[in-house]
Amino acid sequence: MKLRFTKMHGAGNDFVVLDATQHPMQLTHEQLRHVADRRFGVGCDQILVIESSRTPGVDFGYRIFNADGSEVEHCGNGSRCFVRYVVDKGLTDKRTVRVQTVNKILELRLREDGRVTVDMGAPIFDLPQVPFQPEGLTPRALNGFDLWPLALGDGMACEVAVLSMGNPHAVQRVEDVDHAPVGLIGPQVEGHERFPRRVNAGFLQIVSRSEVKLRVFERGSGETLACGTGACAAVVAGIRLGWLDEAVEVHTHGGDLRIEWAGLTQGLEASVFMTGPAQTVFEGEIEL
Ligand SMILES: N[C@H](CCC[C@H](N)C(=O)O)C(=O)O
Repeated sequence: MKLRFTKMHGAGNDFVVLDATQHPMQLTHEQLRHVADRRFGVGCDQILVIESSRTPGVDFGYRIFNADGSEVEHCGNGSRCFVRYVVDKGLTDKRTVRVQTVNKILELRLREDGRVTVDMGAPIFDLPQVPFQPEGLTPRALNGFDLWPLALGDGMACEVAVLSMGNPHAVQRVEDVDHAPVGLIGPQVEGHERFPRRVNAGFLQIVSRSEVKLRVFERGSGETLACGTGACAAVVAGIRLGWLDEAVEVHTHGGDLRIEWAGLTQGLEASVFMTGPAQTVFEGEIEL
């Protein structure tokens, strides 16, 4: 089977985008992993499958698969590439698009400057919904928000803020993100037993109240150059912990994202807004 695809990235988080708006597409777990494989396939962090929508008021659906083939709920950088794709391909003449993911309806706006602003919805703090199992752990409350101790291998431990953006995140503060042990600790947090559906592991360095540096060891993909939902989760955690103001520039290894959340003044159910780039790199075809 020949599969046409478009290769894209959002701040270096890269995607293979598949158009299933005309014909339903169902790739097997093995096919997904092959497409995402950086040596035997095309190579990407996630595969995005764009579908038509039959829901009134919703323009498209889109499904997200990690490089390991796992289907996930949300992909911030991917959502920006999705809207860039449907506009550039002429699949819509709108510049504000509503899309249904597994568990959310997102509203995205393609801006005059070419970046995309996404209403990422409200963060979720209810631990069973993350999902996270804290039984027997004693959190340290900071500014009214809990930091949870996680025991790791070889006597190591870390302290994480736990929340969901529709997908699960565990965020820890570090003094120097470029020298943080992301490769060593990231996988242990990602696969930690207290996260029954695994978790995205964020490493957050506070530069100022309006500027941070972030690395994320992503669930199902490993460390990526940027993680959109990870940037949202890290900024929300930083605001709740008293370290950050409502609008934050997030520097990642792949580029910069702007995250805004008015949750402490407008209520925790306020949406998180993310603004960032979305680029097409090349078109291609792969034999599956
Ligand atoms: N690895 C994530 C999905 C992709 C998230 C990331 N690429 C983003 O931009 O939000 C998860 O398993 O929840």
